[in-house]
Amino acid sequence: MSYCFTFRVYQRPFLHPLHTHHGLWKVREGIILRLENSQQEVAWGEIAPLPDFGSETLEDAIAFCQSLGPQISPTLLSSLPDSLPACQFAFESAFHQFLTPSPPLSLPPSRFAYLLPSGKPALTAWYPLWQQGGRTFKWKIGVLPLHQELDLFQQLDTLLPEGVQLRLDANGGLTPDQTREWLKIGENTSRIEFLEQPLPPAEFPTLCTLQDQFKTPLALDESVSRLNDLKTCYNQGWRGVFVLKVAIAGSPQKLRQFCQTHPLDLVLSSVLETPIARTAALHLAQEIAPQRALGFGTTQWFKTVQKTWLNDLWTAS
Ligand SMILES: O=C(O)CCC(=O)c1ccccc1C(=O)O
Ligand SMILES: [Mg+2]
Repeated sequence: MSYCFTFRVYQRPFLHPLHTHHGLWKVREGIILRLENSQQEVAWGEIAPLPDFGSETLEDAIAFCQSLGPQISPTLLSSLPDSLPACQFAFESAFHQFLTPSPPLSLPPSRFAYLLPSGKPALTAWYPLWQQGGRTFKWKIGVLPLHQELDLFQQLDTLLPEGVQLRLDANGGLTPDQTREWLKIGENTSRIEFLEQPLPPAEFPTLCTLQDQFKTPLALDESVSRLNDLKTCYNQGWRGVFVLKVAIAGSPQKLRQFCQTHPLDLVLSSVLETPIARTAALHLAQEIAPQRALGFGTTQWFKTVQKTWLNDLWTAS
């Protein structure tokens, strides 16, 4: 079976830049794939790379798409190297649409964790999201000096209604001592759902030690960006939270299999993709049905797409 293949590169600016320990991020760039079969049925895929997390770069992905001819077949999937995990996700989820009709998505706002702006703007940004039903929020730390962030956390903690939970994501930007400061706060409150990647992946042994010493769970994110890294951490005994960024994790089928056969404490998470990869990822999330809120409360970071955006993208070039 052969499919007509075209692709387009997109740029999508954030409404406000996203400030993390990795730096300031202003524009999401990626690739939309379009497949068409002989019955003129169309399926879409999205490559949304995140090289800071060890995925291929946008340039690698463009080069790969350019290396393919105008006709492709699903046999391509078995030859896609593990060095192109965002491409594996995009092509496999596009081909999958021809095989399996997806059930409608039904995920209420309480199933999502909403990504707050870093620093002080978080103090007001949570409120409209809470009014819409959000009960879990994520706040970046390791961005401002520690004492400022501890102070802002105390203010946020006073403002948030009871039962609302906060995920603190340091993107590997803390020292072990700073991590202990945050974990000490967690000993006396149930506000913190988990502390995400406080230390860089190379400090895995220290993360394991800290996990055993404090009540607040630790979550790995950068450490487990590809499914194989997740398997390695699991086999080395990690039983804390795993944050998995679906769109850069490689083959969705392999992910499905691993999740169904291992009792992971899992959070599926966004890479700030467009509705194409988001829809594919949320279908997978609905199937895997992890207990914890989905890290996909991110649409407020962009203008909503126009109904005609895919058409516009194809006719623009
Ligand atoms: O996981 C979430 O809840 C939101 C997504 C998110 O935080 C994120 C989005 C893009 C790149 C990195 C990260 C991250 O978790 O570090
Ligand atoms: Mg993270």
